[in-house]
Amino acid sequence: MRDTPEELLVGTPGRYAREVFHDRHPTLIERVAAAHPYGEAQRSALRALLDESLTGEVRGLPGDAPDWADWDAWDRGYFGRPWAEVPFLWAESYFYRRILDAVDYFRAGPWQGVDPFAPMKAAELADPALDRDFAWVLSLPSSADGLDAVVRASVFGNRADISFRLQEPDAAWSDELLLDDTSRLALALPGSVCVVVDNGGREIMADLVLANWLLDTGRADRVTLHVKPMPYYVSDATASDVDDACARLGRPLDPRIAVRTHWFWCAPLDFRAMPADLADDLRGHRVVLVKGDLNYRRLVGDRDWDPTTPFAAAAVDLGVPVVALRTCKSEVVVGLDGATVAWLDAAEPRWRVSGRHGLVQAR
Ligand SMILES: O=P(O)(O)OC[C@@]1(O)O[C@H](CO)[C@@H](O)[C@@H]1O
Repeated sequence: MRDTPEELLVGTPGRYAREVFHDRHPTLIERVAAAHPYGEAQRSALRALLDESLTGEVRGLPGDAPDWADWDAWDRGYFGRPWAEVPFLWAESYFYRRILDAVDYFRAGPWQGVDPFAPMKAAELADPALDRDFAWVLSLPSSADGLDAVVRASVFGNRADISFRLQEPDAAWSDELLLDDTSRLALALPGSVCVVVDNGGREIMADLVLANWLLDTGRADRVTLHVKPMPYYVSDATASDVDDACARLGRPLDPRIAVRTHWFWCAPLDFRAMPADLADDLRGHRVVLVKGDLNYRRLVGDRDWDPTTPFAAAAVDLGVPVVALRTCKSEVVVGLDGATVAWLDAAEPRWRVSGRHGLVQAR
């Protein structure tokens, strides 16, 4: 029996989490400050948050925050500690929550309920290249080749996340799957499919193509899309981002597709802490597709895993078949064979974080 490895921390020198905080976040904060005509109060709160997260200690939410009690319960002694010593998963999630605080997202006033990332998401959807990139959707076969195509599009749509592109703006490679369990997805169908959604824009457009294809070919009888309850990780999809993606695709949401959300999706916890009501909801489906890098980190645990650890040993048992569709954009990866890892380590030092490689992993 393998030991569970240590959680990844924000400040470990030479590790990816530190890069995210020190290289990506300054650009992110600049972009958010410029996204709306915020006043000096919001802009200086954003700058203060960045400084705090780079050199200071984790401050709590203001007492009037609607989710103050939630964060108090999720604190494992991190408030008051240097950000550098806090687990990456917790700290990053809290950083996004604090962005909402800095821009007065929950406070009565002109910015209440205004998504700070909306202009960045809108710009992605306005890209005329999307018309060309989604033209293939019109000629999809209903055979297994069709399934391969829609699954791959959903996996590599995950490269498009905006926070990632702040650091890797030119990430455009051929689509390479390190592992492909699409056949196990096919075996789990037909039935109802749940998608734990990640990003809006290009990624959810691809997810909608996948959902529509599953429904149109009779592989699925209903699809549930679980989206974020609030703006998160820049481009993570909320319900309104699903609407926008449907409009961009030119196909209204199929009545067999339900959009749901849950507070847990923005909690700084891995899937071992999933509350019973949400776990019951997921178990009501034949198969659950877990999209994206962050959801992968939450599924297996944001830990310093040996990449040859079997996926089934690391991924939490949700009591329902799970298929993770993800491009590798953080250090966490499991389920690979030793030869592949040795080859990647030698050929491509940043293979775990570059977004080049994709995974379709079933449990
Ligand atoms: O979940 P997503 O959108 O696929 O990726 C989220 C992400 O951009 O954020 C993390 C670092 O900030 C990484 O895990 C990953 O690159």
